[in-house]
Amino acid sequence: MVNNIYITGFMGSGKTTVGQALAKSLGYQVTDTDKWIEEMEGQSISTIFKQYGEPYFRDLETNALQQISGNQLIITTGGGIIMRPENREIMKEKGEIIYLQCDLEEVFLRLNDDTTRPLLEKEDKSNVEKLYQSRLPFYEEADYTINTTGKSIHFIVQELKSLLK
Ligand SMILES: Nc1ncnc2c1ncn2[C@@H]1O[C@H](COP(=O)(O)OP(=O)(O)OP(=O)(O)O)[C@@H](O)[C@H]1O
Ligand SMILES: O=C(O)C1=C[C@@H](O)[C@@H](O)[C@H](O)C1
Ligand SMILES: [Mg+2]
Repeated sequence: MVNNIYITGFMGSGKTTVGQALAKSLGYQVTDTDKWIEEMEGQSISTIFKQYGEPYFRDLETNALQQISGNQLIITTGGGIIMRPENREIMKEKGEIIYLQCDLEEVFLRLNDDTTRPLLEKEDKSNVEKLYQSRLPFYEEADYTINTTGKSIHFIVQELKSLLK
C-alpha cells in the first residue's frame, strides 16, 4: 500500500466525499485542502475568493499542499489544484495521485443546488465546460483514474481499494 494518497478531479467529482469514505475504510487519516484553508483563514472559500481574489486562494492552496503532511494520509484537493506546475510536483513527490473522473452532465446534477463554489456561480454551462476541458490534461497526469459517473460511493471505494492493493 502506498504512503500518501492525493485525490484530484473537477468540482463535484466526489473528492471530499469519496476521500472520507476511503479513509474510514482503510483506517487512514484524511485532510481536505479546502477545509484546511477555511480553518486556517477562518473564512469560507467563497469569502476568500470575494475578498482577496482567486490568485490569493491559489497561493493558499500551494501552502496547504506544502504544510499538510503525515503518514498514510489521504489528501483530498480542490478542483483547481492541478493548474499549478508546482502543486503537481509536490503531489507527485509526496504520494500517489488518484483522479476521480466524472461526466460534466452528472457534475451539473450533483451541484445543482450548490452555492459554495465560486467558479460555478454565475457561469453558464459552456464556460464551465471550457474550464473542465482546459484542466483535463492535468487531471490525466494522475497515477490512477476512476470514472465515478453513475457509481455509488461504496462502489467507488471498493474499486479504489483494489487499485491501491
Ligand atoms: N458518486 C457519487 N454519486 C452521487 N453523488 C455524489 C457522488 N460523489 C459525490 N456526490 C455528491 O456530489 C456533491 C459534491 O461532492 P464533493 O463535495 O465530494 O465533490 P468535490 O470533488 O470534493 O468538489 P470540490 O472540488 O468542489 O471540492 C455532494 O453533494 C456529494 O454528496
Ligand atoms: O475547481 C476549482 O477551482 C475549485 C474547486 C473547489 O474545490 C475549491 O477549491 C474552489 O471552489 C475552487
Ligand atoms: Mg471537495
